[in-house]
Amino acid sequence: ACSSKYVLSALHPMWQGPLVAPGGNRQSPIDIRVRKSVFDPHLKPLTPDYDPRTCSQIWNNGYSFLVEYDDTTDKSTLKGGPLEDNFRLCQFHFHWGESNAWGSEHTVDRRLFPAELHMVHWNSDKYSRFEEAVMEENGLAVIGVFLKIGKRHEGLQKLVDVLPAVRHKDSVVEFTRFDPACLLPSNIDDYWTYAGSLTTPPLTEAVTWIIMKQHIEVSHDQLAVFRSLLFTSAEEEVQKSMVNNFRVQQSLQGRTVRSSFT
Ligand SMILES: COCCCN1C=C(N)c2cc(S(N)(=O)=O)sc2S1(=O)=O
Ligand SMILES: [Zn+2]
Repeated sequence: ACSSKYVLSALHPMWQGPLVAPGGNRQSPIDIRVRKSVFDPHLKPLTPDYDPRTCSQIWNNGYSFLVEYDDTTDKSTLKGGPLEDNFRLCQFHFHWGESNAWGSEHTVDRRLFPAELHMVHWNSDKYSRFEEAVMEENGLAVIGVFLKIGKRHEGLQKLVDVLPAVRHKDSVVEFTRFDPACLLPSNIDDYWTYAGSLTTPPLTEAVTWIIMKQHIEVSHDQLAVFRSLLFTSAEEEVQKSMVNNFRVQQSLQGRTVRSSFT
């Protein structure tokens, strides 16, 4: 699986700082300037093909909660779009704010969303394990989906109901038969894509980002349950609410953001 117990917690000063990885010139997240993005007619439709039976567990790693997938075979894959190779789904997680006014990592013409979903995949054509791919240029592909407050998301509710069981950092529970495709917007043909990095340590510049133009809706109450999670483990005397777990935005440094739509 792709989660690493060694990821620094969101409270670690390193993570919160406006840190740019040493020599980093393709860091994430960024603001997507719509009028500066370049339409690329060669971008293909994205073809996610997920098997809900590969869903294995959910855990609180101290910066978000991760829903992990068994990535030992090519059962849940992502191809197409800007990707040349086959990528395997290993986990998805979210970033959110303490209020609905902010929370997303990426922005669109400076517009903030209350939360952002990241679906993390690694290049199984080029690498044999996630830990290898995460250190390599274009070893990872992450789909980003913006969340807006609106009607209740029925598919998300199964996940929301189990969150109290992973309230504290390092807690984990079995979580099975969840189809991550239910979290994708109806239109996945319209997206922006650019070369970037992980937004949490180790901040490696290994990510082909694919940011969906269409958002999904979740209810106010569903997002409130995200905010009931804690950054801190059960032993710590001071409990800290898991909110504002997003990184500061990074400069584009000459990169081009391509769009799959005009
Ligand atoms: C050796 O293991 C390295 C860490 C593994 N991961 C931990 C993250 N913090 C992380 C953040 C990600 S994000 N916010 O850029 O999508 S993807 C991802 S991850 O690649 O799944
Ligand atoms: Zn993320």
